Amino acid sequence: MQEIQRVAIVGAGAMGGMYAAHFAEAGFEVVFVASGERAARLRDGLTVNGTPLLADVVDAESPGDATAADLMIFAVKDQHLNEAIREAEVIVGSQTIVLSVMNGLDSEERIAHGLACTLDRRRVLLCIALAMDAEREGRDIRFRQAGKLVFGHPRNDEPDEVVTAVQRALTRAQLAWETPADMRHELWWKFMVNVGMNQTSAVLRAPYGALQPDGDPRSLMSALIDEVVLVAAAEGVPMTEADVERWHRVLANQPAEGWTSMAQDVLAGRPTEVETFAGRMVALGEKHGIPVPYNQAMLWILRSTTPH
Ligand SMILES: NC(=O)C1=CN([C@@H]2O[C@H](COP(=O)(O)OP(=O)(O)OC[C@H]3O[C@@H](n4cnc5c(N)ncnc54)[C@H](OP(=O)(O)O)[C@@H]3O)[C@@H](O)[C@H]2O)C=CC1
Ligand SMILES: CC(C)(CO)C(=O)C(=O)O
Repeated sequence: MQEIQRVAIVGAGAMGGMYAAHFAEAGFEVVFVASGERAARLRDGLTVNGTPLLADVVDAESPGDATAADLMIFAVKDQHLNEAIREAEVIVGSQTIVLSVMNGLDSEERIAHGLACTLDRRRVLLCIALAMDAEREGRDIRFRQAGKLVFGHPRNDEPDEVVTAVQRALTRAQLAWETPADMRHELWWKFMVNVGMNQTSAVLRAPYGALQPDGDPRSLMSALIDEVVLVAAAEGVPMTEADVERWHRVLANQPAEGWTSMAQDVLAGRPTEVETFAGRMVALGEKHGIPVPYNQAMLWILRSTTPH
């Protein structure tokens, strides 16, 4: 049985920092991968919930003899993924297991394709990260709840060594996890959540609390979610009322004063993942002849009001 000990993370932001702190605290060897000026900045360190985080940094432009990671976690924004895959190459070996905690439908596919020369496809697991409220401001990362990682192969029907190794590592790092049977459904479920929640919070510049009670913000979120339900059905992934209810239960337990990753980007004047959410929805709507006017509006508004 493979034992995970060396954990590499590309993307030392809100999510990457939160996971790095868990693994470091549990005695794993943690290393950040970046390049050039970003790597140099990272060597100055981060704080996570006020505690300094000590992790090695591998500069992908001068990696030296960096040994391969047992587990590689991708935690960049979607628009930085291609660059991150190139950087990760310096620390991925044939036995590395990969998780992407990124939002969107296809980061795993892109990573598996990008690392195909080194890595068997089955070592890139599907993953969604759920119910955390990780935030960052400069070098300071904060979270109130670490949520859960839901991961595995597209069908998790059989016991599997790669999945078991990750389960054991997450348990040791005190991170909650789940390995459900149907991961494709989970990816679409999370996409539905992000299209509704992230985009509404971003255009309204609103924290979770604004979408918890009935009212206009929640109605906008629901209208965006309804469009995903239609498109998902056309893609062969049925989303039911129970799926929507499941999100409502998660949302009810999010800290009212917490912010989605996309709202944080808007407030910080950074580019957003709108192409990953509304952009993808508009493309899928066109493909299936399904009108998605709320997502089209999100695309126009966020493209017009945020840098890209
Ligand atoms: N925050 C949350 O609660 C959640 C976020 N997610 C998803 O997780 C992913 C990461 O989100 P989040 O952590 O919030 O994002 P952040 O913007 O906080 O962090 C992204 C980090 O990636 C770094 N980065 C960008 N390009 C590279 C590169 N080429 N090499 C190395 N590092 C790079 C950035 O560095 P720099 O600042 O120097 O540009 C930044 O530190 C996104 O897909 C998001 O949607 C999913 C669930 C919850
Ligand atoms: C679901 C949510 C809103 C937090 O878990 C998220 O994925 C994000 O902030 O990007």
